[in-house]
Amino acid sequence: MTTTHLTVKSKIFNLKARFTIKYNPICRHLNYTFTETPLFMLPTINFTETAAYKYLADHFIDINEKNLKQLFAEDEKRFEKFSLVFEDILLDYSKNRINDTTLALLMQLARECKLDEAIKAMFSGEKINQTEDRAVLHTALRNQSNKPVYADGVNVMDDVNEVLAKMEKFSEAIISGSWKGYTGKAITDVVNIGIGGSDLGPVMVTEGLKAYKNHLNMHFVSNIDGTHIVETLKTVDPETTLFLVASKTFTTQETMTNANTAREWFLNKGAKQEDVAKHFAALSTNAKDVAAFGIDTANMFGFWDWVGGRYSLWSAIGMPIALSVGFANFKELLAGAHAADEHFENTPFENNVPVILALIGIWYINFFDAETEAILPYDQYLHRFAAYFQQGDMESNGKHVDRNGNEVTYETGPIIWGEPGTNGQHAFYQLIHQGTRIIPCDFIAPAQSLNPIGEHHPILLSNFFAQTEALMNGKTEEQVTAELKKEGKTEEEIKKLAPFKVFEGNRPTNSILLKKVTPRSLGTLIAIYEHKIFVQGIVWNIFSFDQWGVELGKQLAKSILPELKNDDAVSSHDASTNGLINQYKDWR
Ligand SMILES: O=P(O)(O)OC[C@H]1O[C@H](O)[C@@H](O)[C@@H](O)[C@@H]1O
Repeated sequence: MTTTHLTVKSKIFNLKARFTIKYNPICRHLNYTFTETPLFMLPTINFTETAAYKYLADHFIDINEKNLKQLFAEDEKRFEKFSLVFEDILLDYSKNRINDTTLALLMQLARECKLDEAIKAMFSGEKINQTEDRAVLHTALRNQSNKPVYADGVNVMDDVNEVLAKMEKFSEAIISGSWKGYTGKAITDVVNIGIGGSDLGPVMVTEGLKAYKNHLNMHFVSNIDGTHIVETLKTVDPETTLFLVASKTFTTQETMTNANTAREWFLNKGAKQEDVAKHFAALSTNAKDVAAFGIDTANMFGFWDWVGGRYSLWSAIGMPIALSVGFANFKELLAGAHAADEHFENTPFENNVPVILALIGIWYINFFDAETEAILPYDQYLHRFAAYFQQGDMESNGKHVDRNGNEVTYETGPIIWGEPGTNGQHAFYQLIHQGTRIIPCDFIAPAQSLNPIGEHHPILLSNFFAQTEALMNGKTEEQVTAELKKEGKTEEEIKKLAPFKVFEGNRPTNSILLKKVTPRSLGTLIAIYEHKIFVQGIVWNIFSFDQWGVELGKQLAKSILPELKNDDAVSSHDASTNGLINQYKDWR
């Protein structure tokens, strides 16, 4: 018996139907069932018009008058209540400017915005990326339960599993050395050529999991600046290098230019056209252009339009990860993310880690007018984590038009930034502690170090604990005065100095304590942040899975490029752009 599904749609009548076709080849019995459902559209609710929002606006006035120290004094169970452990990850959100009322109202806000419906819609393959008419199914890429997931009536798990099996075979051949280059040598170096979502995820995770790495040397080339590819090619040998051309669309200017340069370099070093197949593979959705580039489609690892670029590290785009740490570890990464998916899909909002993080974020952005959020990993391996979520969050929720196509009347996605601790402490923490802005921070640290040498880890963690404590408690004028007195300062000196040494505190943080950075825990952590972004997008009534904002600059660059080919002065732009182009022509 074979079972297939088909979807038929009528946009004119806002209708959608699904056929199930069952065919028994033995008795040649055919059966159709037909179910009609309205075409799915995400709810479009202006969250500032909900009842919960109005209560929150009132409640904000109360909370804004209180400080965190008071909130802790008022509730001795505060840590137990406002922290939870999930998958060897402790989330402590008690050092936030919230109480039970805040959380109850934020949960109600999510309910009024129909977050539950939206979550179901995403997991079940509805086309929630409406402006691109696509489903959003990165969760299917890590669906270790293998439960069928349908996009346009087709169970995508068959394709997902097929590509995973192909990735496994390929990565094992490269790692074991059974795959030979054109002179019969094993591969020693892998150069991933990609940008944005086809670069940041693999870079962040291969760095994050460096402790689990094998012998392969990993390189990542993203920038169109020739320096990036030139400096990388200086360090590799054509006989033992594998190039991965990673691009969802396979049309991205930077990636295609870098890939062409790499191929030219390879051929100029004595390799022949037929050797390209042994040294170039493609990670893409675009088989036609991959073949046109000259890559054997047997070396192409596909994915699908329902995988957003910035959510694609779980797909074939994760090949550098599988190569660097082995396929078994890549599967563990997927398994960790799957655990977060199940938690997100099935846990009541009150205990749901991504929902809690998202709603607390909204509390600061839309009520306290916070403009930025800092992600501060106390783990050198996670040094690209904040950079990764700059794309993840800012490309997803950097939108000013709501799902009805109207200008929003509230703030949406925050500016995401951050660097690892303790480096950041010696650079920008001054502003977090004593500046004029409220900057909610996520502090992330592993309890166990992967390099437990001497006192390093306890020192690192003492800083991790100290920072959130200092941000919350600050230092009062009385404390400062007492300290200065002890140092032997005069009354007058104390009066002069004290204001500069006072920390008002009351600055909010989340602490995320991982037992250890493992492929599984990193997978879970990334998926938690992905779902946080989703929840915020739903509440803000924006589309989180398109990225039209990156197009205009690309278009203009394409029209300027031909103008740079000759030395004639240009006059077709505004005065500033003309002036810049003409000075460049003069100086080059
Ligand atoms: O993988 P591609 O198609 O090369 O796209 C790379 C990047 O291009 C654009 O900047 C955006 O669309 C990003 O979301 C994307 O990640």
